[in-house]
Amino acid sequence: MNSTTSISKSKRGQNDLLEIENDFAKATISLFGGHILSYIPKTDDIDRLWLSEAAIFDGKTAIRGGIPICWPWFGNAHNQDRDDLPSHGFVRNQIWTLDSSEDSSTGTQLVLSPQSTVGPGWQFKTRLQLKVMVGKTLVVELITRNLDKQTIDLNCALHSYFRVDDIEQVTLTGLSGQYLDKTKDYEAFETPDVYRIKDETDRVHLHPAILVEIDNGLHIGVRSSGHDSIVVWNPWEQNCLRMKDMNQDSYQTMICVESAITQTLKLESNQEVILKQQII
Ligand SMILES: O=P(O)(O)OC[C@H]1O[C@@H](O)[C@H](O)[C@@H](O)[C@@H]1O
Repeated sequence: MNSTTSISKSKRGQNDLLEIENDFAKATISLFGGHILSYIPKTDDIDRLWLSEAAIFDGKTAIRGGIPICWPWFGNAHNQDRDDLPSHGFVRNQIWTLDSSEDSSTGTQLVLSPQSTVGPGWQFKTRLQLKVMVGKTLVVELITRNLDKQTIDLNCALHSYFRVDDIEQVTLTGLSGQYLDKTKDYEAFETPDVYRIKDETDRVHLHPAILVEIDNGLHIGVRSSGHDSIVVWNPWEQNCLRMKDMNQDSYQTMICVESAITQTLKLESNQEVILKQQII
């Protein structure tokens, strides 16, 4: 039997939202950014995602929290330090539309696409879709198809912000191998055996872990595929003070574990890549 779903519209500030509720969970998606803001399984009614209390909903500013879509580059454009181009690409600042929604026995699947897939620094012909499955778990797929005649260089990320009770009590498991430390000019380090966050953390883990587990009272599993990196980010107090959409203590209750392509995927003409993250 299909799950009983309701999808309603609401508004926060200037942003139009979709509120999804079915037998398994509730979720909220902002059409600005194609941005998932919350995912609350009905088993415990606890939001797995973290949304900044100071997030800006003016229909122009990228939303701080939830799952921002970084595309078609990650950070500074293609790691070339192009400060003239928007950080993390241009689709998190666009209006997306809901193309379809479908119910099944396992939940509700929604497909969204952005207004435009061309922007500053990126004039290639592509198709971009976001598939979201709201069920016992949340499954997010970012699907890029190269419709251009030439091969394109792609980087992207599902930049998920997770809720934790206390960042200093969090343990991460599943990561291994080397990471590049963005706070130390991309110097490479070995992933520690016991992974705790005690300071500003901005790491690109080059070994694409399939399952990363966040433990801090609540247990969250982050399963990824189609990625070449996992990014772990917490800005800590000093950087929160600098950001207008974070409160001073915001860093204490969040951690970003991002499923990402940061090592530049050569996507050939007519090929498709699916970057996927499942929140368990
Ligand atoms: O402020 P933004 O553009 O949303 O980026 C937030 C963070 O995103 C992380 O993915 C990056 O590794 C950090 O370097 C960056 O600061």
